[in-house]
Amino acid sequence: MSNAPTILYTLTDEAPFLATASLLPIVQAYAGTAGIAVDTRDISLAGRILSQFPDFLRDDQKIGDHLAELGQLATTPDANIIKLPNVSASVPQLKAAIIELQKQGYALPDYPEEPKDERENEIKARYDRIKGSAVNPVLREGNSDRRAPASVKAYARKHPHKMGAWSGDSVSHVSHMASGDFYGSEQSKVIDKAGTVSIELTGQDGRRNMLKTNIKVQAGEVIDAAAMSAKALSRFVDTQIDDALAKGVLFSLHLKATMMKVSDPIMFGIVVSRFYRDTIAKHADVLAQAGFDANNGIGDLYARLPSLPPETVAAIEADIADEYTRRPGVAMVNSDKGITNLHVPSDVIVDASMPAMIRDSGRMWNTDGKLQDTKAVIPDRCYAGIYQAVVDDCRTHGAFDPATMGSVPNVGLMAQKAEEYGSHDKTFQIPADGVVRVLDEAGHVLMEHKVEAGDIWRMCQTKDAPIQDWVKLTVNRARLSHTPAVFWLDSQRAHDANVIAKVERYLKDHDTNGLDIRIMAPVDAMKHSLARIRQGQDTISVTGNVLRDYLTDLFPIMELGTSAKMLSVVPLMNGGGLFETGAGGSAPKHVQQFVQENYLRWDSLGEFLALAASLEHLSEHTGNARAKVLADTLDTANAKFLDTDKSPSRKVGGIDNRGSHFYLAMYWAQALAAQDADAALKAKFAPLAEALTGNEAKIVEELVAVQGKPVEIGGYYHPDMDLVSKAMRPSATLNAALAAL
Ligand SMILES: NC(=O)C1=CN([C@@H]2O[C@H](COP(=O)(O)OP(=O)(O)OC[C@H]3O[C@@H](n4cnc5c(N)ncnc54)[C@H](OP(=O)(O)O)[C@@H]3O)[C@@H](O)[C@H]2O)C=CC1
Ligand SMILES: O=C(O)CCC(=O)C(=O)O
Ligand SMILES: [Mg+2]
Repeated sequence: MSNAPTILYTLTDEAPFLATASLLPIVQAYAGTAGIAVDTRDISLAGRILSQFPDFLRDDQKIGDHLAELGQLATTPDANIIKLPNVSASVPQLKAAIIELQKQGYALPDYPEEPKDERENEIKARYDRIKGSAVNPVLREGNSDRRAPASVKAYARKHPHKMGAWSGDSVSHVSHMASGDFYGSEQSKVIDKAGTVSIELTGQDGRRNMLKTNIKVQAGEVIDAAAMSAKALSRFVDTQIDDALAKGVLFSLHLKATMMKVSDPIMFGIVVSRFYRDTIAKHADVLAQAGFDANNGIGDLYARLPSLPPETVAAIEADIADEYTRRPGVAMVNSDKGITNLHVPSDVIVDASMPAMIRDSGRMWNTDGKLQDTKAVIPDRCYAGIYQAVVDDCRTHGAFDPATMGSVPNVGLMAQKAEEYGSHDKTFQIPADGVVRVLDEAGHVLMEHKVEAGDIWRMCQTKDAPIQDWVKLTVNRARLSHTPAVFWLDSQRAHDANVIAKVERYLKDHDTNGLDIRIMAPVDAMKHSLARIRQGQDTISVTGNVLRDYLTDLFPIMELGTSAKMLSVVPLMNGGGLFETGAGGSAPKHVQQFVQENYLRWDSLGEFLALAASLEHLSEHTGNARAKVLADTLDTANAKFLDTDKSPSRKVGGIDNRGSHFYLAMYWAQALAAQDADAALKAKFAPLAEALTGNEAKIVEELVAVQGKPVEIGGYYHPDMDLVSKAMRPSATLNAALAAL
């Protein structure tokens, strides 16, 4: 790739996909002046579905497996990938995407919820590979470095976002189990020589059932296993439902059913089954026949009602209404539409949902569309406690002040499917009471758990090389940014204890002279970081994969109002670069607003920051001096963009995503025209800078004029490219100026 330097830009879903239709033509035009190709790869949910079913499609409908291609590339030094957020599909989302594609003429098979034969089993297996967080783990061949660059932090201080005030009387709180959870049952081993392990369930009758064989393990890797008791979880949920009712707070559930695509939908299902237990018990036969699956949320029950006789529907609806009178209020996702926290497992995702609650004074929305104090149920103890620490801190000291607060950047252990986020293929809902054992090749028992039918058991793997890389990255970041770093590791957890031993060993490989690097249990680390943040001090959080995810939404949302403004770099272990944009998701609400009123609120700052880092990496990797000029001038443009506050406003009439792209293009062209490092680029961009600057008012007017009316894009998961491009590029003046470059 060194001869023809290429950046691969991903096509994803929802708001970031729409934004790409406007931003990418600008990026391609500018990068082209340095001889850099910016090619696209489709990793959208629809694209991933189509790529897995070539045997069902016409030749002109087939697309290649771009995700697999990128995954392979990520292991090579030439990788330079800009990765935008994509949908990590729950089953309801997957089914909706399939239906949309079928309507568009793609002869895909239905999703077989209960496969009846081998063929359906095979189809379901293909769809299940697409489900949940199927993209990020494939690309993340490196650890993560997420932070708010200094210019972004300065912007947030100058333009502080609104934070909901906290009252000392708030009764909001986090509830977690006290036993029977993953935390309480975790066991861990460090593998001493490369080989394989297997997972076996021995039933009470002594019969042995292999759950998984031939799991490759490397020397030095940490494996661990833990179980969640279904009975203990049910009892816990019942207690919490009663407690929320007694305390007069909303009941809400916060899981990560997308990333933890096997375990968390089951936990979600148990909570739904307990909350609506009377209705579900009374109509058990009918609901089973209709195919209701509580793991897909109470929304799945409503989706089945049209297939039932009207009198049955009326009876079920009356029973649900009656059951609500005996239950606490449920936190709402959309109170206008009656969508609750328990409707769809992918609507409330803990990394984004808990920070949103904290930003809103510790409250969530009730059925009347008003904010109310809330019980946030996060069943497992591994990470729940950190949120209670934030709640306690806010109740005592009030909301955080974005104008003065410090920052908590993150160095996250993520490479090679580290820890829980790589556990899906080793997670099982246990079919019968017995004992699960992890065995080595010689049949020695490495770990074992007594389990009951319905329990969730999982095994995780964390390779040694990623741990070494993570420690190195930490030392480098602490040194470069002159900032103390804290490893958030809990010596009481078996897995963390093994990682602590490795961290202590590998820190010795580096010069840590003068650096402040500590290891603290997550709750203590949170208290420590919060105390410092209130003093305006920064503290690097060095965490495993889950806390990486949680903290890189939590702190940015408190500090910057959104995780969209984060720089999110993954230095790939084999030398390539993966540049993720922002730290948040694909913002489905933004698409709704766009189709209703042709206004896209998506803030592409994350893409701008990622692009600058990608160009910088390209210049270093290929020696392309012009890429360096493009990167430096983009930095200047980004700073100007922040300084002049050109992010999308929130309402029709102001500039939206498209307007913000225009300003980025203008500032970038101005910086290129002003620089003296490359005369040819200066000459090339001078006329463009002039055209854009001279036509600023006209272009903004053209971009704003289209707002306020519905717009048709021909699909949600698989919109029509031409319609999207037309909608996202409405300024003839801007398009002509770019074409002239
Ligand atoms: N890296 C990835 O690929 C990720 C993908 N996802 C996927 O995204 C979808 C939605 O997940 P959810 O947890 O709701 O997360 P989102 O981040 O999409 O939504 C939460 C909120 O974040 C804000 N937000 C996020 N990005 C931007 C942006 N660039 N500009 C402006 N606002 C932004 C908005 O909040 P507000 O209006 O309050 O500012 C948004 O409503 C799911 O399908 C999930 O699987 C989620 C996380 C990461
Ligand atoms: O891959 C996903 O589903 C979500 C990823 C995510 O939330 C993160 O990495 O911050
Ligand atoms: Mg996240």
